[in-house]
Amino acid sequence: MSEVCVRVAVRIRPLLPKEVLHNHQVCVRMVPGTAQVMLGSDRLYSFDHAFGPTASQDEVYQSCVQPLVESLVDGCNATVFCYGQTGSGKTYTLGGGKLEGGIIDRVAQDVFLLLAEKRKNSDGVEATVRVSYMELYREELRDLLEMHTIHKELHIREDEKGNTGNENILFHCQTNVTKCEFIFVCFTYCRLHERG
Ligand SMILES: Nc1ncnc2c1ncn2[C@@H]1O[C@H](COP(=O)(O)OP(=O)(O)OP(=O)(O)O)[C@@H](O)[C@H]1O
Repeated sequence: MSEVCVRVAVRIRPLLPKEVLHNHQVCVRMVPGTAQVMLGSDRLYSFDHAFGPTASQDEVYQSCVQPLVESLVDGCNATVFCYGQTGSGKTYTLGGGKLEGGIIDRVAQDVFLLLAEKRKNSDGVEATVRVSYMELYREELRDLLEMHTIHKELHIREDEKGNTGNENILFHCQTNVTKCEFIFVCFTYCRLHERG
């Protein structure tokens, strides 16, 4: 993966059965062999990665996220960020669908695999993995792992160095040699259909 701070991928989801039923039309297409998408008939947009409706969760993970997990356990900071309008596929890509897990499942699996490898290869490496799962919705922050305090208002704080957070980074991993936070990739989603 090249040395850039932010990489942006676009994922175009397939039409849902109900959209097909209502005769919704596809309005954004991949340009074959490129990381570009065509909106309508003449608007071309370029990304670092582009995934079409048939792309698997594995393909998305391996191209965009797996290399970041590898650098995470080597001590780099990284963030994966999903962006898109409602219904465009953010939850599906992060959390997975009925049949296939998404980015979160795969990251969790790989973090432990890589840490086990690290532990095997370097004597005395201890690793602590902390997970938090936050939802920011309409300016309200919720801790999704704290069912009893789900409605409690949480605050985003800034420290003296200007770092923001509460204790609620998506995935926080700490070893005695490295301290790493999670990942930087933006997924931008385009809704696939327009009313005909
Ligand atoms: N790549 C995909 N392949 C198949 N189905 C998908 C894909 N992406 C999304 N879907 C389906 O599309 C619907 C909407 O997706 P999802 O719930 O992930 O959207 P969202 O962006 O998280 O929406 P919201 O912002 O409203 O929570 C779901 O039924 C999901 O299963």
